[in-house]
Amino acid sequence: METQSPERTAQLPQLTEPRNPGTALDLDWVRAVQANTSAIERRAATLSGRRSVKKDYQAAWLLKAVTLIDLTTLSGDDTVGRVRRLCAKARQPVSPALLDAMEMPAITTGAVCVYHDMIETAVTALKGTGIPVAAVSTGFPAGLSPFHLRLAEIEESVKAGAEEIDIVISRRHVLSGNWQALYDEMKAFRAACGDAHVKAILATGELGSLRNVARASLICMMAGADFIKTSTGKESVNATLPVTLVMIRAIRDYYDRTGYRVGYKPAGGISKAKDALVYLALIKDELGDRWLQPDLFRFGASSLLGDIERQLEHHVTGAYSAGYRHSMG
Ligand SMILES: O=C[C@H](O)COP(=O)(O)O
Repeated sequence: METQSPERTAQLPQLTEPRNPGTALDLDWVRAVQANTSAIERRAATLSGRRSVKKDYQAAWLLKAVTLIDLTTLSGDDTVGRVRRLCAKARQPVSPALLDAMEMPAITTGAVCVYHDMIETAVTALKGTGIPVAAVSTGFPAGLSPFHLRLAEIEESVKAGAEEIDIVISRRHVLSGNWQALYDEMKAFRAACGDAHVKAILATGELGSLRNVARASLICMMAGADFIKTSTGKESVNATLPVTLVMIRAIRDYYDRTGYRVGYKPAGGISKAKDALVYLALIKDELGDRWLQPDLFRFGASSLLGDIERQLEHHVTGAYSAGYRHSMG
């Protein structure tokens, strides 16, 4: 089934959702989690091969995707200048001329995502825009620095102005089935974040199995994560569709049981506009429109915006002769 036009393409005000308070660790629930790998892979294979969004609505969906990007730079050679340019892009991700041609209002990206050292630069550059700064903390990407330093890093990042903290879990807790340790770690990270939103990076490419991905997703939600995120972007395998299916079904299961909505952030290697559309169609299909707002969905991506811009330009130049304005409604 092809996806129709999104409800609105302009960035919506941040919707307020009751915050996930977490639950007690329920090991029976965790042990009952299964993941039928071959069924998941079959379903994922059908998604990437088909058009996910009707051609007439693609530009509108691409603008929607822009509003959901955590525009990211996480490189060892990041500089103040690069982060300032990234923030300028986050404030105006699509040229006003292109937006005018599509009769669309101004939009921004969902957030900017940087290392701790660049938080102050990003906060200053984004002042007054309402665009939050997300910081990767806890010894990103491996998460193997001393535990007290990982907690201190979170606290420093919050103090520096990050409103969102992307933590990395200890993969070894998952690989050894030590669910209590994973739960305790996530709870401590959650507490250290205070009012800042916390995204739990599972590094799914290093978790060994889809069942482990499902269980780790559940534990992090039980421990109070606001978002679960696939990857750091530094693993050899990052966001994939099978992993996405597993994680968003865990989110749905958690919502069905507790009534709390947890957000989802696929990250790493998402650089093509057409792939972004597949993700959005999948989220709409499995979780519904409510999860297509910036408070419940983000793409973690450093180069996706460039391809989306190219596709939008292509749409606008090609569309006028085909009565494009009418098709956008
Ligand atoms: O969290 C975001 C990722 O690190 C971005 O990965 P990417 O550079 O492959 O888009």
